[in-house]
Amino acid sequence: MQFLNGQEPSTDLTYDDVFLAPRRSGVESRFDVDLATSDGTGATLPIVVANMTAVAGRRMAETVARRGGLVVLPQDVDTSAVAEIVSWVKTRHPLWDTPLALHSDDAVADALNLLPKRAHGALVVVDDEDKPLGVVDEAACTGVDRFARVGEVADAHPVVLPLETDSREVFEQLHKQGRTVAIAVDADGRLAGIMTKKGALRAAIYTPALDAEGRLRVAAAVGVNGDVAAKASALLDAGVDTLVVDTAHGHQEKMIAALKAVRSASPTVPVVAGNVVTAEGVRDLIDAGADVVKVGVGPGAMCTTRMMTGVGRPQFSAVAECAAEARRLGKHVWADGGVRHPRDVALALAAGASSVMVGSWFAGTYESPGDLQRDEHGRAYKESFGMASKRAVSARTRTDSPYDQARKALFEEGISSSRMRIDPQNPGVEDLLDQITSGVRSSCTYAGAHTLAEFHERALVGIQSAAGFAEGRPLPSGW
Ligand SMILES: NC(=O)C1=CN([C@@H]2O[C@H](COP(=O)(O)OP(=O)(O)OC[C@H]3O[C@@H](n4cnc5c(N)ncnc54)[C@H](OP(=O)(O)O)[C@@H]3O)[C@@H](O)[C@H]2O)C=CC1
Ligand SMILES: Nc1nc2c(ncn2[C@@H]2O[C@H](COP(=O)(O)O)[C@@H](O)[C@H]2O)c(=O)[nH]1
Ligand SMILES: [K+]
Repeated sequence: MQFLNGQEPSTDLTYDDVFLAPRRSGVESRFDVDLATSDGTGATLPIVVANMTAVAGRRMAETVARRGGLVVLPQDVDTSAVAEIVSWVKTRHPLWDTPLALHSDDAVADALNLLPKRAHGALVVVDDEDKPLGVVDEAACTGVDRFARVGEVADAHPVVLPLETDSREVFEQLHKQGRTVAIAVDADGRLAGIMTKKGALRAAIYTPALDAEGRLRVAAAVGVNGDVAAKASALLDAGVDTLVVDTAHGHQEKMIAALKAVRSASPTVPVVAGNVVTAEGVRDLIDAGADVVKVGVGPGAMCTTRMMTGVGRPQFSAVAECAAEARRLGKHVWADGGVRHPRDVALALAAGASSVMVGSWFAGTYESPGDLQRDEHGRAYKESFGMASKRAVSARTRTDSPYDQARKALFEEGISSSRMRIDPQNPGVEDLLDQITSGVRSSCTYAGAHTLAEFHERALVGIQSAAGFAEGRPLPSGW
């Protein structure tokens, strides 16, 4: 990465402070850009879903890994629950989505409750042997008595295809038959998957993040307190592919000790550690065994650290400096927090991050764990909260004595409740991934880069005023 016209920034910069200048390019198509990461985590997309309880659960893990990204399960989830989630994710099909199933005599009300759990917008009606009888979507439930049976409203002639069907063929069959979803069945005719027309297209564009056995990958976080080696071993036994050692102040002795403990549990598993914002922090965590250092103190949407403490660093500069140091040592960084637009992802990658962590933005999707709620205007939203908020801290310390709980609750550095709107045009996390990847693919071609390594090498970054940033915003309602 270079600054435009040899500019030398006189202050630390945020994503909003910078822009990318286009360069002469030989990349003919945006589809010629390979977004795979090279940090050893096996992700084919430079997106990591943050280990936040309001964001990362099993549906998120499955959906994002299928498109090539990684999801980090939060440290607050019990190890036994992590083991359950991991084994579930690892039995998901790498191309077909997990279907939601009901029986003919279930009520339409049940269908309406289940539909927002998955972005594919359909439920499969099955018999007692799990063989599909029909498909129900929201339209089929509209204007119908909520106690009607789903068997009465289902489309009884859905598109049913063998699990091995090529995604292009799925797309073409759906197009030909004017349907929105296809159902996959295994060799015994049992329900095995579901795919929308968009899903069929995505299956051809994205490459799932798979482990050596061809199963979807998943990561999990471990804190710096307690028996870190035992927890790390338990997570590895559960099948976790990448460990994230996570604490607010990553550049502390406890983190160094925790990293050593994790390394004693496995010398080879990819280990991510953070958060830090200085080259010195990067060096110390790499010395202690980290393969990837997580960068970002204070940029997160749920984060009040900078207001409470004055500590942190504008994220673009933090990522650029930390990435340069990690690269010098043959390692990597993830840019963590503060991402609100596809451009922020592009800028973090230009600054040298191997992947970009997203939290709150993805809380407002069907796949986040929270229940879908509606505000006073009927708009759908989900609740999000920070992992250092009173709400998260009291959940994390629920087994401590009331006295210890009260002591820990004093150090609140996050928001306990916020509403993340579900964008009706982009309600699923895959819709957001589509936006991000199309933005980043395009950024790469503007820079003349086929890969993320080339993108970082060729990126020409300019510094802009607040007016410069404002000029780039669309004005959908005119001026
Ligand atoms: N990226 C960011 O800007 C931030 C992220 N977070 C996220 O919140 C979650 C909870 O993290 P965390 O609060 O570290 O809790 P943890 O449960 O990971 O514990 C942190 C440990 O570090 C000690 N500690 C010492 N100094 C600090 C400090 N300045 N801030 C926090 N802990 C300190 C704490 O001791 P004691 O409690 O006795 O002081 C405690 O033992 C994590 O997921 C983290 O990533 C939280 C804040 C900032
Ligand atoms: N200071 C705090 N930081 C937090 C808290 N919860 C999460 N985080 C950090 O934010 C990122 C995600 O950022 P986002 O802008 O995409 O939401 C996450 O990975 C953590 O590093 C918190 O309570 N306080
Ligand atoms: K913030």
